Amino acid sequence: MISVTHLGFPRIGARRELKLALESFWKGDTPAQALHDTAHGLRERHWQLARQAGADVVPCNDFSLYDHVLDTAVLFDAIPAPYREVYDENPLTGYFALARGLQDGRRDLHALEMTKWFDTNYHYLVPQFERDQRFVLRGDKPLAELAQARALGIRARPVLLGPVSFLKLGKRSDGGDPRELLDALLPAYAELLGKLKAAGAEWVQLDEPALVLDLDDDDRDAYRRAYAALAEADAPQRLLTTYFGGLGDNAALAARLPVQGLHVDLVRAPQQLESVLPLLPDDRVLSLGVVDGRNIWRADLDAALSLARRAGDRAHWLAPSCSLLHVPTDLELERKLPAPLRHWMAYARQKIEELRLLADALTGSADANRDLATAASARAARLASPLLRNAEVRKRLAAVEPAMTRRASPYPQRAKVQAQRLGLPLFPTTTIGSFPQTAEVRRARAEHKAGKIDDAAYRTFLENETKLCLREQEALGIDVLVHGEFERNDMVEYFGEQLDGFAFTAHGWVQSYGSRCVKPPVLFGDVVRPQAMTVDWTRYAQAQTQRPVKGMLTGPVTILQWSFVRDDQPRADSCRQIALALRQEVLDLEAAGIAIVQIDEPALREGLPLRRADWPAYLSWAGESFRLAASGVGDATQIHTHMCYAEFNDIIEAVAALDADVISIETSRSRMELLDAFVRYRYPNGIGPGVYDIHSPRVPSETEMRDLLDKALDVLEPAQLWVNPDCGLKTRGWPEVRSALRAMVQSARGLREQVAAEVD
Ligand SMILES: CN1c2c(nc(N)[nH]c2=O)NC[C@@H]1CNc1ccc(C(=O)N[C@@H](CCC(=O)N[C@@H](CCC(=O)N[C@@H](CCC(=O)O)C(=O)O)C(=O)O)C(=O)O)cc1
Ligand SMILES: N[C@@H](CCS)C(=O)O
Ligand SMILES: [Zn+2]
Repeated sequence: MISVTHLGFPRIGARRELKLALESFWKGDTPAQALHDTAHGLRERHWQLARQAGADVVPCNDFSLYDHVLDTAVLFDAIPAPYREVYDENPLTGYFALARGLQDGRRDLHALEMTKWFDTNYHYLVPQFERDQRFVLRGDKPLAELAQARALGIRARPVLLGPVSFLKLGKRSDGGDPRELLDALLPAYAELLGKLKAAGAEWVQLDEPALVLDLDDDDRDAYRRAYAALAEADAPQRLLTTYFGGLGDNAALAARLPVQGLHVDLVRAPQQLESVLPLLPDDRVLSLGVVDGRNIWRADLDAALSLARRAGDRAHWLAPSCSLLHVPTDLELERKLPAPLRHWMAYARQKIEELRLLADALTGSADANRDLATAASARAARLASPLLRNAEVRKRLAAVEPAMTRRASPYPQRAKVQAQRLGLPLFPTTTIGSFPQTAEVRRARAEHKAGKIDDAAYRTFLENETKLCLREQEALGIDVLVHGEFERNDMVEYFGEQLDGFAFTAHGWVQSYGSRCVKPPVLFGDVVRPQAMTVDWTRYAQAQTQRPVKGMLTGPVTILQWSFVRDDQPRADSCRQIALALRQEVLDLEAAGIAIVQIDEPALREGLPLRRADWPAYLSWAGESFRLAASGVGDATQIHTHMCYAEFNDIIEAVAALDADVISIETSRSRMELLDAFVRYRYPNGIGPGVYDIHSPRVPSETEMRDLLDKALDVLEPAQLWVNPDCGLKTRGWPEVRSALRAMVQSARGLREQVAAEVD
């Protein structure tokens, strides 16, 4: 009989309990035990919730205090040398030092590099290996979570990041290939599997999302060797999970690895069932990922049912396509969503209920079949709803001409006009947009939302924050100012709230990294900008200062990528609609006298399809959308863009084709490594390679930033170089921001003086 399971539950808590516990612990307000108690309670609650929703078996070790990739690294003792002492002294302090850096007077440790988890908005910490890395089973987290579940009488399946994906997600400090470490790693995995079996695990889930990527011969060889070695271990039955896409040309490889079960993503790649079924050896069962773990729409249960029927006896589990980490916890909490939308949606808990329904329908339950019909009609109602379409938008989009996606003049010509207009010094200093979203700012917003303070009082509060922020920037000597984004809850949600076609939620929290969460807006219909969204605030800020203030927008690709988007039309069409709305905003900013407009596209890279063959089409519509938003302005208006957490080597042409006058990029955690692509490409426009890591509370020194600037200047023309942090400062506190920016401005001044002296 088919069972219901899932591959991982959101960890943060429906009311972000983990976030609150973490931040309170980091501040020193609560002891470690309080954090462990919250974690313990959340795990139990999530298992119970999934069980009540209808899961027969639930995973364990899907929980993490910060990140599951970091958990895997410390589990196998892949702790880089500088962190060893602190980890040995106190594993929890060591764990958070790896995640967030540590400056305690005695030690000054950077955080590990952080990057995107495949094509999601979740960030993982990049494991850092040595050339002669040794792995031992150091931790017992999977065993402890299994024991916790078993003590509650819950059948749990421990989840481990599979060895090949784990190595492929890491980096070696000598630049070598982490896959060479496989033989050193496998005994530690085998030992753990043995212990899990001894502790009563019937199955273990080995996540190998890398199996949906383009693999080379060495990868394939690594997979064969790894799973052959694990097959030798005295292990529980192994469920190999693949997700975020189809196996494609890796189908035969995955199907024949010596495991007992294979999970396939049948939401992103429903057609792969046909190719996988004939490849499966007789003794292999399938887990069918038939409910979307990446979006919030109710599933197409009829289609899911057909897939399950087609899989026949091979179908052992019904599951979401991937871990539910990427969706919010429980739609029950969403009391204020407009009624039709609420009926159209499903969060983690509801997705498990959908799977239960499917499993029951497969056994012929009459109740289930009736509920199935209700679910199908809710889905059909969404697809047929007039709320989804706006004829005017469609007409305007059809009238877009290619010339609207190109700036009128080439960059060198624009640069001259802009230099004359702006009169900036060499190495202009700026920031990326947001300034600290202090407890006070968030409280004021919460009170305004709750009706405790009126519009006028909220406006006055924000004006004051903005004014103070501008004064701070002036005092620090920054050249191009920002208004600070105090009016924004989030750089995407804020725009979603102002555009028709989007809905926003109250409890749709999804973990982005560590304790940081986002509430992706829900794009359900055609996009219309009923009125200007940022012009008032930007005009207000510009009126407070003689220095240029950048207008600050989130780009179309990023708004698309960080929203839950409609699935009834191609993403490209939705993106163009957003771009058209933003184009109007850019023009309104220009008309209000704003000389610089930054259009952030931090998610451009993350949106890349996982298979290279799909890249050109994506890069074409994504780039075109950005340019549609940006290109309406005259030569004298300077367009900036900003990207963080991205490798640029393989998309540099597409980045260059955006033709932004200035791009700021995250480079400090990789010590300017990410600049290489721009150098190789001879990127001609302005670049601000981030000189300090804003995701860590650590304050960098002037020398450190100067060192990075010198590195940048080794390879860039002086006229190209801008000086800025890696990303926005919203997560930081004012004291650290002041110190860091003071040092940043000093480092730029020092560089200016040196260049001036050299010219003399
Ligand atoms: C740049 N990044 C972003 C990504 N994705 C986005 N959608 N947005 C991004 O900015 N992806 C890549 C990176 C990831 N980085 C971050 C950085 C910081 C955060 C973050 O700080 N998130 C906040 C939540 C932001 C938010 O929506 N805030 C709201 C609600 C605030 C709140 O919690 N209010 C309380 C009441 C407060 C009080 O009474 O004092 C409540 O509602 O209970 C707001 O400001 O209004 C976070 O706290 O995690 C995310 C990603
Ligand atoms: N303007 C945004 C970009 C973040 S990627 C900010 O400064 O927070
Ligand atoms: Zn950023």
